[in-house]
Amino acid sequence: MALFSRVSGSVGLITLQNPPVNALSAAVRQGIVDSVKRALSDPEVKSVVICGENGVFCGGADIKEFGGNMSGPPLIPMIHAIEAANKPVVAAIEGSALGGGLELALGCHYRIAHSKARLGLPEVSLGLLPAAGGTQRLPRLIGVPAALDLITTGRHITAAEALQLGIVDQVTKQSTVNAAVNFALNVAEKPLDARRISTFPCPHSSDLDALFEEAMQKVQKSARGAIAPVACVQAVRAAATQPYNQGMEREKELMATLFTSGQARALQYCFFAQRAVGKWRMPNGACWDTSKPRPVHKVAVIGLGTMGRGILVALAQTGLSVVAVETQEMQLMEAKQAVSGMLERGAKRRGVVPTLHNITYSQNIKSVAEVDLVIEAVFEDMALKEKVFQQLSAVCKPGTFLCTNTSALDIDHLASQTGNPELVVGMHFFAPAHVMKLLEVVYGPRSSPQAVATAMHLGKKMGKIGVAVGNCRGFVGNRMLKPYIEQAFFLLEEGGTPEKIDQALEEFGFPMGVFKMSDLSGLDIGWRVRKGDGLAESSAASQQSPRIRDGRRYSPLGDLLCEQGRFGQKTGHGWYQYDKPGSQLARSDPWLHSFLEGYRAQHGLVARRIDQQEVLERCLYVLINEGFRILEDGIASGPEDIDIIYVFGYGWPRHRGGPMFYAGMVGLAKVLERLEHYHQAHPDVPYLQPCSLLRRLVASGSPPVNTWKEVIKKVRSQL
Ligand SMILES: CCCCCCC[C@H](O)CC(=O)SCCNC(=O)CCNC(=O)[C@H](O)C(C)(C)COP(=O)([O-])OP(=O)([O-])OC[C@H]1O[C@@H](n2cnc3c(N)ncnc32)[C@H](O)[C@@H]1OP(=O)([O-])[O-]
Ligand SMILES: NC(=O)c1ccc[n+]([C@@H]2O[C@H](COP(=O)([O-])OP(=O)(O)OC[C@H]3O[C@@H](n4cnc5c(N)ncnc54)[C@H](O)[C@@H]3O)[C@@H](O)[C@H]2O)c1
Repeated sequence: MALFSRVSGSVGLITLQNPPVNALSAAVRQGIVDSVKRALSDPEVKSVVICGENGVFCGGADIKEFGGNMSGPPLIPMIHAIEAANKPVVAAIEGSALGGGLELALGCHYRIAHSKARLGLPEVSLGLLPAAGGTQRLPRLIGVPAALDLITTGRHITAAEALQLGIVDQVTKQSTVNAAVNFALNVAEKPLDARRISTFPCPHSSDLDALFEEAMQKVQKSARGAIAPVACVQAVRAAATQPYNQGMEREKELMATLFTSGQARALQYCFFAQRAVGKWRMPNGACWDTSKPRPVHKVAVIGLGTMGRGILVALAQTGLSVVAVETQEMQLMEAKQAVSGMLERGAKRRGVVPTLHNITYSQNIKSVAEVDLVIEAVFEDMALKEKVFQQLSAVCKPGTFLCTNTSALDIDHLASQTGNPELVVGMHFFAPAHVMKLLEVVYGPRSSPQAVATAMHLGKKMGKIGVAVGNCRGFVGNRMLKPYIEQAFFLLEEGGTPEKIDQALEEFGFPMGVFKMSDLSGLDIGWRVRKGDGLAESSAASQQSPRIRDGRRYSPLGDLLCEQGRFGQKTGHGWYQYDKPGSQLARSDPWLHSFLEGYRAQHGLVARRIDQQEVLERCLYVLINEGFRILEDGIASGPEDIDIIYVFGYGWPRHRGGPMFYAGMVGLAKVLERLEHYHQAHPDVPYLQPCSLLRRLVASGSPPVNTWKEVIKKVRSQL
């Protein structure tokens, strides 16, 4: 709702009330319509201020209403009535003015913002466009290039940037409502004709075609198949080339297409899923709102390789005091230099002072004695990690949380090396750790809820999206990746090429296909794991057929490349060739193609044509199938956890909502049918065998993804 009151004698104050972000629900819109009417008809009221309760102006349209019946007064006429008012209306912006919230403010005649406020039109990240006049008013106010930037990226800007762009008229560090009321008193009698943004001509340069051509190319390149950014450009083009009313028609038309699209559903699902994962729950019932984190002031990072350095940077940037331990002198020197460089560049970008003084470097593990939490990031070697955990348990003060960044190893086994297994959890960051948003917080059977809460809280402080998951080989993300990569290898054996398989996955929306990704992370990593598992023995040494391990189909292709010293980008050759070691531009490699031909001939395999659909179905459905197994095993508590892990850690296109959401969009029955089909064709690939949870969900009518948690709970209890 919205509350009307009269303040300072002649100012009508309209306060939006819909906690926590004053979203424009039907009740709020009705409240605004009624309050505006009242203010305009009250002769005592000379000017109006619109503000939001609890220090937040407005978070935009109520996204929860999008899926259902949208009753109540529509936004566009409501904002139009405010702009057309014959009394000045001032928006008092505190907290956030986002989406419809900023569009409401753009309908006002003046905007005053608090210095800490954030403004933006983030609709594009929900698969929409600013459809309450935002695409038509913003370019008229700040020009086409700046409006295109804000509308197509959806980025939030500070009050200072909004002032510089001309979106707000004044920024205050004091009470925004007081400042707006004083402002409203001063402008009460001023003419309003020059304040109605919809009447402004749209300022633009002469070469509009070139400008929009460039903008379109830019969004198409970065959008990877997302339709909303393209529609945003089209809507702004209408603002620049057509009168306001026609532009509004175009905005409406484009919004109608987006509003009911699968992409908008997927992106809005991601919005809520991102918030849902913060409300974690362990199988024993412990959860986010009953488990309080312990304060962490001082942290240690052990091992300053690729991951340790990124984690160190992310920790130092939060202002925490960090002890960094590395045994190799050379590595320590290099790490110091690299970390200082990263912190300096980061600080320059953000216009702040680098936090170099927060870090103490050491070669001695005893220097971590006083820290509250340790993050271990030494080599992925269980024997080494065991030793490190034993040392940590001996040197750290009582109660220190011991966390490991292992990609796949058993958290419970590491916990058993310490005197207090309840203090041990996984904090699995993704490379580069100071950039990637995802953090898997892995609890073992003995991890305490407080350890989970503390790791989740620290992750949040570091700007990460933490997802709490159970302990199993590879946890959630890497466990699902294994069958995905395995299918890609099988497809190569059957006639595919790295180029064709990657192309199919990139057209689906991944930033890079499976082979480019493997070249980037290093083929030797998987090789080392397969060797550790006794899989990657050279065929001569093996007693088994080179393409079978333990009765299951196995592809030694990755091992054979590694035996040739082809580790990917770092060696200049992998599934592709690169100009030199470390180069990033992947080029097709004739050697690889003749190697594949030779391999197929050696094993009596006849290459066949594999189409894009088969690549997608086999690679993605097998990954999804493993996701269902993870749900069945209780390793992830719901599909949202898996989807957020894939969107923020593995480049799954957000406009497809994550693998589990995508399965729902495709139709669970279809996923099941295709898995059955491929499993029949490849009975020696157990990953293709549909898991029982998927079968049960199909049998129970393929319920929508947001109801799976309940269904899974029942199914799990029956399994
Ligand atoms: C054809 C039809 C025409 C329609 C016209 C459309 C016009 C318009 O252009 C469309 C829009 O405005 S689209 C909208 C454009 N606006 C946006 O995209 C802004 C989206 N919101 C945000 O970016 C952030 O929430 C803020 C930065 C506002 C606050 O961040 P923070 O302080 O970290 O808080 P937090 O943890 O993030 O959220 C707290 C709680 O509020 C909830 N909730 C939040 N916004 C909501 C909303 N709009 N709605 C509902 N709920 C919303 C959130 O789920 C959470 O709920 P929980 O049950 O407690 O978990
Ligand atoms: N690289 C990735 O993409 C990635 C992603 C997520 C998780 N991980 C995991 O993170 C961990 C580290 O991986 P990385 O890629 O950073 O390895 P890395 O080889 O780059 O670095 C490991 C560092 O640990 C140091 N070290 C070894 N023993 C030590 C000890 N006893 N005390 C202090 N330092 C010691 C080494 O000298 C080296 O500098 C592994 O468990 C790995 O599985 C890696």
